[in-house]
Amino acid sequence: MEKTTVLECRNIEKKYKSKSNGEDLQILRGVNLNVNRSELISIVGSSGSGKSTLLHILGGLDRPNSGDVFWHGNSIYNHKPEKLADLRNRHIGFVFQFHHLLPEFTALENVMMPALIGGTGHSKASERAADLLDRFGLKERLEHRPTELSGGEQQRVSMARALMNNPSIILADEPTGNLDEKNTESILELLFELRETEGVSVVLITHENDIARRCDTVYSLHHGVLG
Ligand SMILES: Nc1ncnc2c1ncn2[C@@H]1O[C@H](COP(=O)(O)OP(=O)(O)OP(=O)(O)O)[C@@H](O)[C@H]1O
Repeated sequence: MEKTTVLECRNIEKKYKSKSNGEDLQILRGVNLNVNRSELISIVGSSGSGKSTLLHILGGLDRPNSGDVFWHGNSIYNHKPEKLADLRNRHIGFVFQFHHLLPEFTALENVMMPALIGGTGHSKASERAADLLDRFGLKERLEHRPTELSGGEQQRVSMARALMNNPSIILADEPTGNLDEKNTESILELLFELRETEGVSVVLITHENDIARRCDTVYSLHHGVLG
């Protein structure tokens, strides 16, 4: 089958100013990456090597100093901020190690949020959110707030939220970093299943080589370059 490139980055450079002496810290030095439809990619690298920075740039959350990111061939950083926010909300699902659920909302409301922001009506959003939570084994937890959920449950809610708008790609930053083996396995199985059933692409940052090896392609970020 022909490969369709969903997301692509070219010659990404990223520097931060050192907080201590004001000098430039060069984090990414010309990173190139192609993410194809249904592809599972993992990125490994030592702490501080720039993995999260790269993921944020890929997802339109942080602008590179130079280089470009293309969504189906169109440069995302050329978009106006509202169009970029809309692209993120519709097509990209983010999952982080710390789930970033909104504490004052229930599991159901947290999952509904991206659809409501995208203009979906309340009852349709509620129905889909409940379906997703049911699929993730959380049928009995719809009305629980994040503090009333275990770590693994919170992460599954966060996955459901990431999937709410049927994204084409999931960008996951150590999504199993603080989970036990059983919960880690269930999150990974969900990610792998989505690729099979919905052709979703996944870029997964992980510290664990065992997890990385289960992906189609493994990249290592070292001295600002992806190899
Ligand atoms: N806003 C910022 N200002 C200055 N320096 C930053 C900023 N964000 C990140 N950095 C620095 O950039 C480097 C890369 O950070 P990043 O979070 O991308 O690394 P990482 O590979 O994801 O690390 P870890 O595996 O520990 O999560 C780090 O040295 C960090 O201190």
